[in-house]
Amino acid sequence: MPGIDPLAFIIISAAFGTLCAFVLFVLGSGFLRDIKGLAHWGAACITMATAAFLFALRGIVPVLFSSFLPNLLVAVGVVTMHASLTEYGGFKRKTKLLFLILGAAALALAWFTFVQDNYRARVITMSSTLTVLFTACALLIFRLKEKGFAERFTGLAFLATSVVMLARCTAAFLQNSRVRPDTDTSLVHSVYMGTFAFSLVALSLGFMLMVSRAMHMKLEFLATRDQMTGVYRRDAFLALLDQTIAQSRLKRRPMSVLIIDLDNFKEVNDRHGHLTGDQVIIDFSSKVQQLLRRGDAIGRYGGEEFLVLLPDTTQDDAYSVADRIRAMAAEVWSKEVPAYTVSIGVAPLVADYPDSATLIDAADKALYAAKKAGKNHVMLACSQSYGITPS
Ligand SMILES: Nc1nc2c(ncn2[C@@H]2O[C@H](COP(=O)(O)OP(=O)(O)OP(=O)(O)O)[C@@H](O)[C@H]2O)c(=O)[nH]1
Repeated sequence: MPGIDPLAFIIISAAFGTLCAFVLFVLGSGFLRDIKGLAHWGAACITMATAAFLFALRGIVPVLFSSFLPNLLVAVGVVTMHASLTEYGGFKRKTKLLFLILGAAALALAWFTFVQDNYRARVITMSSTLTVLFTACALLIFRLKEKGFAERFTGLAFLATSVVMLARCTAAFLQNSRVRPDTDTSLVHSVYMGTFAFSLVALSLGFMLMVSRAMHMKLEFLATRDQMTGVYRRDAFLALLDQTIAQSRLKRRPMSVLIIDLDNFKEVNDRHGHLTGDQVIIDFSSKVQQLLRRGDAIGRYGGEEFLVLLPDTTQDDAYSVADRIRAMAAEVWSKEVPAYTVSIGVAPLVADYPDSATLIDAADKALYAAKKAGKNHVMLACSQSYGITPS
């Protein structure tokens, strides 16, 4: 298709790439420092923008700088994006295969540029390499645990780019072998160059959306979590409890609450010191977190007092969970943490305890009974059906 100048695409992508890299570096050195992979993504944009500027110098500088080097830089840019996504998602780095692909592409490109000048072979080499690299990036995105609009957008942008690269590769196989870079105005080539420009912008935009979502989630986590243990803070837990009670009543599903208090904690502090006391609290909360199901929640109610929310759980099942927590707390997992025990009160959502205040109060009374019974006990609140039962 005549009239579409690949050079215009190239220059636009170079300018966009530089701007995107600038924004990412500014974000990465500022308040988004906690988000992993920003620096690598910025570096990828710079690499690709440099490639685009070099492409634009075709005919002005030697082929080494206007063809071989920029083609290689584009591939390096995508590998750097892959490294960024690996860091961002906290995945294990598996770079050997990508470097092998990169090395093989560099050798083939060098051969078809300097030894046997073959434009079609260069296009096939580059487009097949980029198809693999862009697909590898898309696969990484689809492996992310939390996927929202931003992740889907970026993943699809990677996939769309790799489809265009594949189309370019296929077209090159069918193309007249006498076509040269300066005479190649085919539709596929124009789309290929346009995609290079557009994907750099779309991918960076997608990545920035992903970063802003990650930051939002982190801020939400920090606002609702207890700093020492990482479990819900009291106010956030109570809000979650109210929400779960409303849902359980609406769906007529059972739910239960546990209130847990570490036994003789003053003595633990007095005997081992406050720091060791803190370690006991951290040890306990991590044990409970390992034991709970997805959908359950634990919150720190007071100093050494915790609340556990068990949706879809009858009083009987809540009792079993509580007793497992009690038994697990008594296990010594680390030499740095002295042995300790807990007492637990269990209360189900029933007509007598219809809201968070009455439910917690009922669980608290059962906890008091557990303490009175000699501690290291689980007690039930629902006296109508179960009575105050020692473990
Ligand atoms: N190390 C540490 N101690 C805490 C923290 N929060 C509360 N405490 C201490 O926990 C102790 C609670 O003591 P008490 O309320 O008398 O209860 P207890 O000694 O556990 O006795 P029982 O509840 O009857 O088993 C107090 O000494 C608090 O100072 C904390 O974050 N870290």
